[in-house]
Amino acid sequence: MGHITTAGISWSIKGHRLLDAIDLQAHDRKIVGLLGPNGSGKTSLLRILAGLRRPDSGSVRYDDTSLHDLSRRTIARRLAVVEQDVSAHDPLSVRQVVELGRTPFRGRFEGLTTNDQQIVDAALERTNIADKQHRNWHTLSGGEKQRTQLARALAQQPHEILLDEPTNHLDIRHQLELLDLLGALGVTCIIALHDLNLAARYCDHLVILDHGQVIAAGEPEIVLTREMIESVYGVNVLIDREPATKILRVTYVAPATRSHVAVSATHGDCLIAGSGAKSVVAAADLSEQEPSA
Ligand SMILES: Nc1ncnc2c1ncn2[C@@H]1O[C@H](COP(=O)(O)OP(=O)(O)OP(=O)(O)O)[C@@H](O)[C@H]1O
Repeated sequence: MGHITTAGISWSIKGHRLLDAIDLQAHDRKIVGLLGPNGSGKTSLLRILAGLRRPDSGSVRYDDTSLHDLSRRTIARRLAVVEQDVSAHDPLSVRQVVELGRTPFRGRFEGLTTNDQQIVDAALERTNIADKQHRNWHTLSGGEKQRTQLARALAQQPHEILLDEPTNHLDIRHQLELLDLLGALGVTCIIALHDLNLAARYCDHLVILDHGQVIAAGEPEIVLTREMIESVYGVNVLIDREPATKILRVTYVAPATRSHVAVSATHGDCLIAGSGAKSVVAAADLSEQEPSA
């Protein structure tokens, strides 16, 4: 339970191909990071995975069943979606928004059971938003809204969660807490992210999109190379490891120019030891001495 597979997903709007033959696999309980520059197709793909858009071709499967053979209720019971910016829910309190997560489990005229209330309480606590549960959703800050959306998703007790840039409004502590929480849930997650260091730290598997195509997929160690980041994002980077955790660390140097590429090449595989800040300065200094090609 919790396995998501796509095969050959393509989607065009008005002749413009937004997604091109996307193959993706998210294994049970793993965290998959969806990376790629603005407009590369992350949100479009997540919407197709959620059944909110229908692709022109290709299939989405949850375990052994095609998404289109699953009823809306079944999907709502197993799959939670945390979208980037949700502006609905205006008249609702934070608690009422989180209670929406229990809707797929209730009969049409049934209220929340004690068990439902306990699940909502736990979701509010785990996302650190319980103290604001009686506030009007509309009055929350961007980060508080994101945490409320995550709480609603948790209240669904899903097997899979799709999250579109769930950290973009969060302060650093809440970014780390959210990703730690997702890791601890033991639920399959596909997360669109922009922060490569968070992706390296928290994701089991990465998929990089560019112009609607998958251009790399695999473990962070394999996917996050200097060459890949430079070619997709047009930014020179230094890649080393955090001394304490040994997790891959990406330090952004500057938008890619030929001189920076030359400097990076002098460091071989670009695993530059020492303080990231010093390495950046050293690379920048050196680059100024390089004759431009
Ligand atoms: N309904 C639409 N009509 C026309 N173009 C669209 C539509 N939806 C998305 N696009 C285009 O499809 C491309 C992919 O958009 P998408 O939102 O999936 O990218 P993204 O990778 O999530 O970007 P970002 O990182 O900026 O959130 C963009 O060029 C976008 O302008």
